[in-house]
Amino acid sequence: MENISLAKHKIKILLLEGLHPSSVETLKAQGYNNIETLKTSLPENELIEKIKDVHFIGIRSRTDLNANVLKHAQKLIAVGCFCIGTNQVDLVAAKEKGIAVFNAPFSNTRSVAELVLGEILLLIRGIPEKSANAHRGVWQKSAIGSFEARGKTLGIIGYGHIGTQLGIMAENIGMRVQFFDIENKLTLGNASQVASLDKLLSTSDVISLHVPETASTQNMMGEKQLSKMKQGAILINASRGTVVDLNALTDALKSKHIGGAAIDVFPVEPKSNDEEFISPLRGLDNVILTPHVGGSTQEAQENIGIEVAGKLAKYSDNGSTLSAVNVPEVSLPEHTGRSRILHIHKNQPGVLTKINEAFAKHNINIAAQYLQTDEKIGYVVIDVETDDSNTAFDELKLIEGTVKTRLLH
Ligand SMILES: NC(=O)C1=CN([C@@H]2O[C@H](COP(=O)(O)OP(=O)(O)OC[C@H]3O[C@@H](n4cnc5c(N)ncnc54)[C@H](O)[C@@H]3O)[C@@H](O)[C@H]2O)C=CC1
Ligand SMILES: O=C(O)C(=O)COP(=O)(O)O
Repeated sequence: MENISLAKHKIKILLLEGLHPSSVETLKAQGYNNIETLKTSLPENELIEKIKDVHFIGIRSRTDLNANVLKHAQKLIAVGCFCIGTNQVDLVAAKEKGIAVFNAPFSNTRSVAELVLGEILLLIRGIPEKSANAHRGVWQKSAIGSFEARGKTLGIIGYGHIGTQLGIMAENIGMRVQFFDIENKLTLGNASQVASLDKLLSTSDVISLHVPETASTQNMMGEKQLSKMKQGAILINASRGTVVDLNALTDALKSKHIGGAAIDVFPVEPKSNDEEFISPLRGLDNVILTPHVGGSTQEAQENIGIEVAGKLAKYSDNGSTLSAVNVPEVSLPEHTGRSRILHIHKNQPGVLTKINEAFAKHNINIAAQYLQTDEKIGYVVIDVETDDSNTAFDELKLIEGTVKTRLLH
């Protein structure tokens, strides 16, 4: 555990996976200059070495921040996922160490929806196959198996930020939109929610997956589910690689039960652009294979850089955990003229009493106090006069159940 009060230039920030320069610019504008950037993710052993003395880390979807790596992250204050998915981080292990995790829940959603819309239009015409043939010198001019998207039914699995945008765009080109979601959702446009996955599968011409990686979405499209899709239907997955059984999909494509597919995410993805991409889908003509680029547009990456770097800087500067995904959310005002102590503790009886006793013992006046808890941890933020702050900080560090404390001036 580290209990810290640090000058900004001592705060070490490591940014991996080629984040957009807007991330560094945003941090520098807030006074953070001790920043190392790398173009790729790191293998576990190198990540462990690097993370030991880092206070903030920025990653995308390829960096595996598992419990073993986090065990070595003795100084880590927060993780910024410069993407939507946070499945690459062990959120529970991070929480238990008092490490806040932030992401960018919206910034690349439009980019994913646009890519999927384009793929629908191409696949429904059999264009990837015709293009592959043309590259081989084969002139496949034919309307057989080629359709308009207008009037066809799009089935969206996971009607969240991406699924809803895709639905609206698809309606604009005349598609009928239906969706399956485990939650009851507000339907946009003329979309309709169907009660079961099976119903969606058996009544859609195109199926597109937009669910997060969770236990319930693991292999949710396996042999059985694929067999329930309409003959010749199209499958698109730009969510997570663990959601579709690719061997089963390969069989379904080879038997022509599935007419085409677009796959952007894979169970195992190369860690860098220098590694070979291995997949059973390679060589199948009516399959669009993309290297996890659903959210990789200039617009999305620039906005994500600003958004997540801003959240890290804010958490560092004033303790605000607004929109953190694994610790209680506290939105905090400035603490101008005073010092602020941040105290993350195990949610066990007696911690707050002990904090109040410690302050009373030294006659320390609490100018403002904010508290949020969840079932595992509590996050208390206390503003005090700067003259009292070191004493208060020293006392809080000693309280049983303390996970992490920081002092901000
Ligand atoms: N290919 C890429 O580059 C990108 C991929 N993604 C992936 O897309 C996923 C979805 O993104 P958003 O739409 O922003 O997420 P979101 O959280 O807004 O929506 C996800 C929806 O899936 C639903 N859901 C969860 N489990 C389900 C299940 N078992 N069956 C049916 N519905 C279920 C949720 O209720 C929610 O409505 C992300 O979690 C991420 O993994 C996101 C951005 C870029
Ligand atoms: O936002 C997400 O969840 C994505 O999948 C995009 O990941 P990336 O930033 O391209 O590694």
